[in-house]
This record gives sequence, structure tokens and C-alpha cells, in this order.
Amino acid sequence: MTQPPTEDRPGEFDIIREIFAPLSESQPGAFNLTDDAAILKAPPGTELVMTKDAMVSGVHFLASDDPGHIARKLLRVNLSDLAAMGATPMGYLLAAFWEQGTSIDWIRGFAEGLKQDQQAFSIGLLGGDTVTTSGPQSFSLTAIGNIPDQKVLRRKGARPGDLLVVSGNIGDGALGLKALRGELEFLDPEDLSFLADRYHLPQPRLTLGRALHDIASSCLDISDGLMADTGHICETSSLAAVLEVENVPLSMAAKNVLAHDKAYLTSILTGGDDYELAFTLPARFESRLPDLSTQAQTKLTPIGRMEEGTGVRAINNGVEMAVSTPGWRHF
Ligand SMILES: Nc1ncnc2c1ncn2[C@@H]1O[C@H](COP(=O)(O)OP(=O)(O)O)[C@@H](O)[C@H]1O
Ligand SMILES: Cc1ncc(C[n+]2csc(CCOP(=O)(O)OP(=O)(O)O)c2C)c(N)n1
Ligand SMILES: [Mg+2]
Ligand SMILES: [Mg+2]
Ligand SMILES: [Mg+2]
Repeated sequence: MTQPPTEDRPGEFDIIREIFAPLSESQPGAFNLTDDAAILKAPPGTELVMTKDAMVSGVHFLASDDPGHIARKLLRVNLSDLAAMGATPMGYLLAAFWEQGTSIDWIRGFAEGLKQDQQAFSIGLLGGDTVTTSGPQSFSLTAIGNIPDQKVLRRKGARPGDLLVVSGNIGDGALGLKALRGELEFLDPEDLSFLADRYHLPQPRLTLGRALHDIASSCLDISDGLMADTGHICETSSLAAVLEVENVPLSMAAKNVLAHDKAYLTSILTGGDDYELAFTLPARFESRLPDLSTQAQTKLTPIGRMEEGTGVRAINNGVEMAVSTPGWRHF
């Protein structure tokens, strides 16, 4: 920041000391955000797992979204990638590109959101960077976790005959964005706010990821869209997937959207913002799904099967769906 601090307008280092340093309290290696970098030890017998996702106003969130929600989603989408690898969160690094003129209240609201979710997910701030930009509000977060040696879940590893299983419900995030944009005015207010909440606050499936260590043959989180991300398992595992669309788990709100207009099925299957896990399961483990579901406190639904070949085919009650765009692409 180039502006000098005044009594009522804190400067860059006031913001770091007063707003961000308290978020690093649980991390002794962050040195209270007073050093050039942080240190972190992996517990004995574990490996570090690292992931980074960015969020940009107008691309990943709406400029009108609550700053606390934006912060929590930023943390949660990264935790979702740790969950997909089967990892346990430890710490995170944050780069904030504040749009010039951002108010201190907005920054405080953002940090409040981080504080709330740090406690919920047992993770703390390790460091980062604070800059301003003439572009839109943007953030990048690097989450670091650990996993016992040799336990990592990969996108690669699915075998022909494995079941394709998803956690939670699919499509709520994409429909939530439509709800916030005023496109689903036919829904009642409870459904609208349920879907908006699902867009704002995904639920990273960390307990599930850890429970899948010796069970899943491959795993990822669904961020771009169910069809596109299933395609990633197919590509890295050199297989095809057949998706039984009628088995895709839906919330009551999503069912109400479909009852109004079946065309929303494409948004559900390809819209992304799900942050549920999709994993492949050797058929001999199918009987373990109810226990896994109880342990992970999420619904687990088999929605298809892996086969020899390439690509994802979506079959809706026996009829193959033509899907031109399987998910979100930045380019
Ligand atoms: N700019 C980049 N530099 C290095 N690695 C990247 C970059 N962009 C994406 N990746 C890597 O490419 C892979 C796929 O990225 P992405 O689709 O964004 O993953 P995800 O959807 O799980 O967040 C990941 O391993 C990610 O770390
Ligand atoms: C305002 C707004 N428009 C569109 C979307 C939809 N969207 C934007 S990026 C994206 C995919 C996920 O983001 P990405 O940066 O690709 O995360 P990753 O897959 O790397 O985890 C989706 C579904 C959104 N979330 N918010
Ligand atoms: Mg990414
Ligand atoms: Mg991912
Ligand atoms: Mg991601």
C-alpha cells in the first residue's frame, strides 16, 4: 500500500499486525507474522500435501457477497482439495489483492470469516502477502496438510468395474449462483436461501477423504462440474465412465428446480461449485458405504461405473444425454 497511515486509516503493517497476525496464533512457526517466511514440520510418518486455489470477484464470487463468506469459501475450496487427497489440514498462506478503496470494515469482515472457519477446521494462518490492485478483488490461498506415508488418494488408480460414488448432493452450488442472480424466481424463499447458502459455503469432506485411505481407488473434488471432473478421473486412470443420471443425488431444492424445468439438469451436471468428493470404489467394498457414510456424516451415492475406454457418458433413464460443455473452463 502506498498511502501513509493516518489515525483513522490503518496502513499495510497495521492491517497485518491488527487483523491478520491474530489468525496465526495457533501456528508457532508463523512467528506472529513478523518474519520473512514461516516454518512447518510434518508430523513423523506423514508427508506434506499442498494445494492452491485463487478466487476473483466476478469469476468465483459476486462483488455483493459478504466478505466473511468470500473468505470462508476461499479457505473451504482449498480444504476441499486437501480432502480429495485424503489429507488433514495444518496451515495456510494467504495472498490478498485488495481492490483500491476497499474499506477496513470489509477487510475486518473477511478476517472474521477466516477466524470462524479456522476454528471449525483446525487450521491457522502461516503467512501471506497484502497488496492493492486496480483490478477486481482477488485472493489466493495455499493450504498445507499432511497424510500418513503411502496413503495419498490420487485421481489415477480407478479400475474397470469400480463404482463411481459421490458425497452429498450435486448441483446446489451452480443453482445457488442462479438463485443469487435472480434466475429462479419461481422457487419459494426457503429453497432460494438454501441454494444461495450452498453456493456461498461449500462443505469440504475432510473426514470422508481420510476414511477413504485404504478403500477408494481414485478420488477428486468436484469444482468444475460433475461431468468435467469425472472426466479427469477417466483421463488420469485411462478409463471411461458411465454415469447413471437418475441416480445423481439431489437436494429437495434442486428437485423443485427440475420439477419447474427439466432443462436445469445440464446446470446440475456441469455447473460446478459442488465441492463434493467423487471417488471410485472397488465393487467388493460397496457394502462398506453405509458405515463410511455414517463416519463421514454425509450421504454417499453410487452414480455410475468405470469401464475400459475413454470419456464420460451420461445415461438418463436409458437415453444418452448430449452434453456439449461438461464443466467450467477458464480458457
Ligand atoms: N498456474 C499453475 N501452476 C502450477 N500448477 C498449476 C497451475 N494451475 C493449475 N495447476 C495444477 O494443475 C492441476 C489441475 O489444476 P486444477 O484443475 O486447478 O485443480 P483443482 O480443480 O483440483 O483445484 C493441479 O495439480 C494444480 O496444482
Ligand atoms: C460469480 C461466479 N460466476 C461463475 C462461477 C462458476 N465458476 C467459476 S470458476 C468455477 C470452477 C472452479 O474454479 P477454479 O478456479 O477452476 O477452481 P478449481 O477447479 O481449480 O478448484 C466455477 C464453477 C462462480 N462460482 N461465481
Ligand atoms: Mg485450480
Ligand atoms: Mg480439486
Ligand atoms: Mg480446487
